[in-house]
Amino acid sequence: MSKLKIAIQKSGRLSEKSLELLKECGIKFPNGGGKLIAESKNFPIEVLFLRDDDVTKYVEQQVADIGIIGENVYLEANLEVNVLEYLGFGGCRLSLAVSKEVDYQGIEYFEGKKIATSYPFVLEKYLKEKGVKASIEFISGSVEIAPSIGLANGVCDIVSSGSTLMSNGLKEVEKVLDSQAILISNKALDKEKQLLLEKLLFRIKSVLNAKERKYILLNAPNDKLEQIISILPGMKSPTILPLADQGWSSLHSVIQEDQFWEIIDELKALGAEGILVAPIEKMIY
Ligand SMILES: Nc1ncnc2c1ncn2[C@@H]1O[C@H](COP(=O)(O)OP(=O)(O)OP(=O)(O)O)[C@@H](O)[C@H]1O
Ligand SMILES: O=P(O)(O)OC[C@H]1O[C@H](OP(=O)(O)OP(=O)(O)O)[C@H](O)[C@@H]1O
Ligand SMILES: [Mg+2]
Repeated sequence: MSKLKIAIQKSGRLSEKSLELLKECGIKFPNGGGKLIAESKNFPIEVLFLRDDDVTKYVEQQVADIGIIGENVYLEANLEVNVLEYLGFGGCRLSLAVSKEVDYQGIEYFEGKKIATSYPFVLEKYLKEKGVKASIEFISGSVEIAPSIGLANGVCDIVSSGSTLMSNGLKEVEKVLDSQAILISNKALDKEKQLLLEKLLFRIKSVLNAKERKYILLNAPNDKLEQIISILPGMKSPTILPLADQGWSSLHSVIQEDQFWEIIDELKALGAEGILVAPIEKMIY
């Protein structure tokens, strides 16, 4: 029987979340033991643990069928693979930064300068779009150190909290791109693997849908139900059950997590009481 091979980062920023996603999809693996390949006990899938730089290449060459990788690394690799899903973790940005002493006025600053980066392809494309000619110094890690050791005038690297830049006396001046973890696949999977992938994707989508949403329960006076329903978009329409108290109902629905705080005051003003908001584990449309 056919088996899907998924490449994920062995150890680093994306490792734990990638494995967690597979677990949330109900896919079980035997406990680690430092192995570089693990086979699931309950889904036809094998995990290859790789350096993140190698994931895109191996998916393109069909050493792995699918992979989880930062969009930044995928764009830099510039290889022919399909992007299937944005996974909602590993959020960061690729930015240009210069010494905090620099009186930075705009992208023209970089004209004729040297920029250190692990992302030469993405950076070159960005500078070309901006009409700036700079020389790019490839460096595979610890990029933020480059200006202080006289290697470059600026850097182009991953930023999240900004604390690495700050502790190296740098400031972020331009955002080149936003990134998050993505699921990629080889472009020529056979039919059997395609079917397995569809099964996995269905599970991943159910997990991601659930993460963005909350289950909400509340009690409301019957004469306000219509107004409350109008500000509570559910999956279809909310479930309404009569309470033992005459004139009151219990209402159940699903809302976007980020909408909750916006509508809570409106719900209260309409007389909603006993509002409960609970996480959803899986959500299937
Ligand atoms: N500070 C951060 N916050 C959130 N996501 C990040 C951060 N830094 C990097 N990432 C994302 O996680 C990916 C992996 O980052 P990590 O630092 O673990 O890579 P690495 O050191 O190149 O790992 P490897 O040893 O596998 O080559 C990055 O390509 C990026 O998409
Ligand atoms: O803005 P911040 O929150 O400080 O994050 C940015 C830093 O995080 C990543 O490195 P990481 O810490 O993963 O170490 P690495 O360079 O060894 O991969 C990235 O390469 C930056 O250096
Ligand atoms: Mg790497």
